[in-house]
Order: sequence, then C-alpha cells, then structure tokens
Amino acid sequence: MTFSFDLPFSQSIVGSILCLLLVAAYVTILPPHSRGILRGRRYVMPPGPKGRPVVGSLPDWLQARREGNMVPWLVKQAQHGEMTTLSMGTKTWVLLNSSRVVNEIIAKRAGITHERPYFPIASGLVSQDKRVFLLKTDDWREGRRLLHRLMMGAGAKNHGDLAEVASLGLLKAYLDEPKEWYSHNYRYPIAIMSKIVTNTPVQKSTAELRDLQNVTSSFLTSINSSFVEFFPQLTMLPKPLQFWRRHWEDMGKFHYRVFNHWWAGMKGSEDGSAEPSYVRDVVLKSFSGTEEEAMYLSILAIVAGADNPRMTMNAWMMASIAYPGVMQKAREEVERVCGTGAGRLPTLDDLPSMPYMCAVVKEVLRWRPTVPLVPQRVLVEDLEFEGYTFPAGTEFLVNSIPVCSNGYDKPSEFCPERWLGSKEHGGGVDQDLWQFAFSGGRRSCVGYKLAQKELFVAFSRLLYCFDFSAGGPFDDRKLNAFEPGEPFPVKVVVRSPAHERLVREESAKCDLWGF
Ligand code: HEM
Repeated sequence: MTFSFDLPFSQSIVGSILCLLLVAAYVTILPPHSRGILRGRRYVMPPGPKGRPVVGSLPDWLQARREGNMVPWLVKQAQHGEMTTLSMGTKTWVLLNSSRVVNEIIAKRAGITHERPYFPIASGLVSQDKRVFLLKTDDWREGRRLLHRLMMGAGAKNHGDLAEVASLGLLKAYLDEPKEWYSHNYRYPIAIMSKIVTNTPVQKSTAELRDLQNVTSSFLTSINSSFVEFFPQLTMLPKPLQFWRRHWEDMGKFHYRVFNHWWAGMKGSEDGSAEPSYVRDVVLKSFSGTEEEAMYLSILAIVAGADNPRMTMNAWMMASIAYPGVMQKAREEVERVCGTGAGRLPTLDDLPSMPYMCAVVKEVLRWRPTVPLVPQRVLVEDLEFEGYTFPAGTEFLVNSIPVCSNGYDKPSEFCPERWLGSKEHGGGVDQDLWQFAFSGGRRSCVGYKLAQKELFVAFSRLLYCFDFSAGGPFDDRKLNAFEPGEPFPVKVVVRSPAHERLVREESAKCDLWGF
C-alpha cells in the first residue's frame, strides 16, 4: 500500500523537477525580446517574419548562406520596413534597412551600441580570440586607438602620395598583364597598406597574395554562418561532442600560418635594424598585447585596407563594362583636365575639378556595397526609440543593400548624376562620411579617407589610359567577390601608343609598385 502510494508521489516530484528544468533550459535559450515577461517588461519590436519555434528564422538564414543566396534573403527581409526583427536562436537580430535608422541607432546612439557579441566560431575558433575587429569593446579599444593613429594621425597626410605612387605599379601591371586585372586590383591596395604599416614595398608572390585573400574571404564568410554562433551555450558541451570544432579550428590554423608567414617579413630583424615603421615603432613598442596579438592587429590593417578596396575596384570594373556611356562621360571630364592626347596622369590635386569622377566613386560604393551585412553591435541597455522598446542584448545589423537602395531613384541603375546638383551630395569625393559604405559609430571603418583617395586615383588613371569591355557573357549583379580567379570576363586594352608611352615613362620613375 505504502509502496503503491509512494511511487506515483515520487514520480510526480521527479516529473515536476524535470518540467521545471526544461522550462528553465527553454528560458535560457529565448532571444532577449521574448524574455520580457521575466523582466516584467513588454518589449515592442519592429515587425518581422514569424519564424519557427525555438530556432526562429535561423534555419532560413543558414540555408541562404549555404546556397549563396544571402543577398536576396536580406533584401527580402527589408520588406517589413525600415527595421526588421528576426528571432535567430538565442539572439534577437534587428536589421537596419535605411540610412536614417543606421544614423539614429549606430551613429547617434553609439554610446550604447558599440559592443560586439561574442562569436564562438568566427572570433573564438577561427581567430583564436585575437582579431580586433570582432573583439568585445574592452579588448578592442587599445587596438582601435593604434589603428586610428595609423590611419588618421599625422602620417595620414602622405597617404594620397602613396596612392599616386602605387597607382603607377597598377597602370604598368594592367599594361603588361591585362588578363590579370583582378590580381592587380588586390596588389594595389596591399602595396599602399604595406608601405603604411611596415614602410617597405610589398614583395610577395601571386600565390602569397592569393593565400591572404583566401584567409580574408574565409574569415568573413565564417561570421554568423554556424548555428553555434546563435546557440553559444553549445560550447559548454564536452569537447569530443563538439563535432563542428575540427572544421573551424583547421581554418583558424590555416589563417594563423598565413599570418605568421607575413609577420616574419613585417616585424623586421631581431637586432632592431628594420626601417622605422608603424610595426617597429608603435605596435611592438607600445601595444600591451602579446606578439601574436600584435601580429593580428598589424595584419588587420593590411587585410581590411586591401580587401574592401579590391572588391570596390572590381565593382567599378563591372560598372565600366555594363555602363560604357557613363564611363565615357567620366573620361571626357578627365580629358578636359589632363588633355585628350595622353597629356598627363590625373592627380589628387585635380579632384576639385572632377566632380563627375567623384560621383562615380560614390556611386560604385552605393551600387554594389562590399559588406552586405555589417556584423552586429549589441545594445548594452534597454532602448526606447520611435515607439519601440528594444531590450538590452538586441543585436543591430546594417543591411547594406536596402540601405543603399531605399530613398534612391531607380536604385538598381548605376547613375553618378544622383550625387551631383544638390549641395549636400555634390562636389568633392571627401565631402562627407558616406555612411552607407563605411558603417558608423565608434567601430566604423578607420580607412575611409584613404579609401576615397585611392579609389579616385585608381579609377581616374585607369580610365584615362585603358579601354574596358566585356570579355564574354556577364551578369552585373554577380561580382563573385570571393572568386580566386577572374570574377567576370573583362578585356583590357591600352587606349593608344601615346597612352602606353605615358604609362611606361611614369612607371619607370619608380621601382616595381612604385616604391
Ligand atoms: C572601399 C573601401 C572600404 C570599405 C567599403 C570599407 C568598409 C568597412 C566596413 C563596413 C567596416 C565595418 C565597420 C563596422 O563593423 O561597423 C570596416 C571596418 C574596418 N575598416 Fe574599412 N572599408 C574600406 C577601406 C578600408 C581601408 C583602406 C582601410 C585601411 C586601413 C580600412 C580599415 C578598416 C578597419 C581596420 C576596420 C575595423 C575597424 C574596427 O574594428 O574598429 N578599411 N570597413
């Protein structure tokens, strides 16, 4: 009797405890906006897709990434309005779909939106917790200060000269190896950054450059591409059960090997006889991190300073073959300033006289933004904004394609004219921050000033000296940014013997790649 009474009683206790544990476990994996009831608050979020129980929209996102459909998926999410709420496993994502809300939330409220979440895959396994770009703010601050000093400090006034000199290497390479145009588009910003960071010319083989590009592409695609980024609790499982680890750790080891190889040539010899440089005199002397952290920091400047300009130059090339009429107009402007018969190469001093070319640079950045989804910032305290209440922990992401389309007339057209005419947007290349391309707030791009100069110099000089046409069928929406070979077919031809002579004479004044 006692036995038959005790068993159901003890069973119900065990059952209740199990239920409680399950509820507690479920609550810990709820995204922040669904935990309002626990905090005694009701959060009012912008609209978004309903998603599935527990995982929300995560499976759709991961599938879109796997299939290479990330951009259309992101564009579709913007149909909900200026902001879209997505439940992503344990995370609440809010996509910012217009320049206005990026400015309001990321720039004006930077004090509470500069934090990064922890990325167990992209930052942990792939970057060994050393890539400054993804670090939490306390660990990021010192590296950022040094990067800022490098790109915005006193030395920055020479960056335009470096771009002009390196562009001579670019022109010569286009002349000698026109089929390799896409490789030259990478070596050009690498040559500039190498000089800025190490004060030495870039002396790397094509294979070495390809490795570095591969590292950058695989790093960028590792961000937010594993379900573990969205359920970080899984990293508490015993290591043998973490079946995903091996893949990402191997990637991290490859990145480390490539970085180490570059670093050996960057830090100078042990006896301190290296040229004075940012690495030797700033990073190695004043950075409080380990040498490995110094390596990641120094190489971040090179890869970040090379990859986005590379992709932007490829986008410009796409615009050149898809919109020959626009480029002809830009060329006529350059010729009005530099002469029609291969008179002289355009320089940065010509910039104020070339508003159309400045507008071309801006339009390339708007037309095909190189960072379609800017990695998230975490809100550190609850925020009331325009009728919404966002809980601390909400992750804001800049959804660049809608940001670069919303509010623009015929946004899919490449139309530099849209930047001319109005006082706010017309004129010089360096007139505003162009928030749409370089993000905003405390973590925004530190290299935007250099980018504006080097793109202006490269586009105006290439256009002055070469003709570009399609070398086969192409789709102007497919830039194949992470393709190791030619991303789309282009035929490059020097415009005339006089232009060839100009390139040869100018480039002979400097060593290879201008330094
Ligand atoms: C067309 C050229 C470029 C574009 C479109 C671009 C865009 C961006 C974007 C969108 C970010 C992310 C900001 C965020 O997370 O909110 C970024 C970060 C960064 N960019 Fe650029 N960038 C360009 C050129 C450069 C250049 C020339 C440098 C030279 C050093 C550079 C250095 C960096 C660095 C170091 C970061 C990380 C900043 C940090 O974590 O604090 N970028 N860039």
